[in-house]
Amino acid sequence: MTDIRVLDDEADYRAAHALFRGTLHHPPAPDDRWKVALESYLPGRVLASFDGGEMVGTVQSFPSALALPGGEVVRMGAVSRVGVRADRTRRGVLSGLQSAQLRGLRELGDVAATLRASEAVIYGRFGYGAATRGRTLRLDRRRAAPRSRVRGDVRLVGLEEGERIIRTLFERVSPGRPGTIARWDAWWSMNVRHSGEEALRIVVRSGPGGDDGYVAYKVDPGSGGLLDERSSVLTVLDLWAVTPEAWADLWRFLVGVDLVSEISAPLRPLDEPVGWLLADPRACKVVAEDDETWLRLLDVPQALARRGYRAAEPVVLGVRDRYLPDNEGAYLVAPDGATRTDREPDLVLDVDVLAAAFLGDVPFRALAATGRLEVVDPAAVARADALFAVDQSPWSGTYF
Ligand SMILES: CC(=O)SCCNC(=O)CCNC(=O)[C@H](O)C(C)(C)COP(=O)(O)OP(=O)(O)OC[C@H]1O[C@@H](n2cnc3c(N)ncnc32)[C@H](O)[C@@H]1OP(=O)(O)O
Repeated sequence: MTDIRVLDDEADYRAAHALFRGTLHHPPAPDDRWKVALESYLPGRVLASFDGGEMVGTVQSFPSALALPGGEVVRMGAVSRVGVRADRTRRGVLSGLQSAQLRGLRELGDVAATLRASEAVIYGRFGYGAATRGRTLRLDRRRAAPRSRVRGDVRLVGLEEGERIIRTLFERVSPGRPGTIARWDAWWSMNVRHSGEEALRIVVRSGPGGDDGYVAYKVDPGSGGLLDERSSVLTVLDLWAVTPEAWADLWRFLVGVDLVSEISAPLRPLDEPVGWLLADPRACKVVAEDDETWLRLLDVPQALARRGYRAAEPVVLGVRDRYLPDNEGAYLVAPDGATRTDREPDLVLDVDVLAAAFLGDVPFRALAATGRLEVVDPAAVARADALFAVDQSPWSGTYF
């Protein structure tokens, strides 16, 4: 018989951390890494499942916020470190933990939860839908001559100063575009201050109004060392800009870094126009496109009400939610907002399918064409697409 507990002491947190790492086939963290990871274990946010007194599974979350289309920002639980011991999988341990976590986050007041999925088949059943995607760009650096020179000022900064500057800049840009999220203290600590990346470099760009963009990157010199620039790869880890000018300068800077053969930029927004900066746009290839944010709408009435909609005829959505049945029902969605209604639905969908469309990434017509949507009124599909349309591709840009 398994029971689920909220963990609250360091020994249990460390056991949960080791359990999770074991599910990813990593050894437990050594003491110095654990000291850093401990900051990310927050009271009330770490759950574990016990079987006969032994810990067999764990999930946790971080406090965050999510930008919605229309500009509103809602409370969001960033779910992470999900794992079940290899000798206890496929007997409902994760299902129990998910059920407790989803209810717990909703009770905390979170409107949504998001996560990054190790496998695409795990989370749909719990009501998560793939709601944003990212592209991996690969640039042949020597061929990728920019069409113009860097216009503002671009400077390399040390880690300590850099962290301070980029945190401030990040808070100016995110939450901003739909899908962007707020980062929590331990995210910065684990990904910048104590990233373990000796090669981490931070470059800040400034224009007439001061600092307005940054890029964090690392260069792997490759097997031949830096003198063999054929195999050295620069990886873009984090790049944000307040203005289009700052964004363009940061990319111009990157393609000017010497002794680099290739630039790899994983999980960038779908609408980032890097090729247009280059004299030879073919020097920039899209080499992958992956799901990024898995979104779980915990409070559907609030999520739908706080999202912005475009001008179009209204539509009535019928929502099904096995795990959080309070969300079930019909919602009238119109340009001025969304409310519960007694009207018969035009389209009926599970909450994971609604999540896929919610930030504007997946059109309702794609969901209808693939049978993920029950279409009662065929004309409602185009109306829903018009209402849910967005200007910018939804994107988070924060991996956790
Ligand atoms: C946000 C993140 O942290 S992502 C990282 C997720 N963790 C990992 O990938 C680590 C390795 N994997 C694991 O630890 C486990 O396999 C988990 C956590 C993914 C699943 O835990 P389990 O306890 O086995 O899940 P549980 O038994 O509750 O499964 C529920 C259902 O999902 C299905 N399922 C669960 N995991 C998978 C999977 N990886 N592939 C296919 N189906 C799966 C089960 O078959 C079951 O289906 P059913 O209801 O039709 O019987």
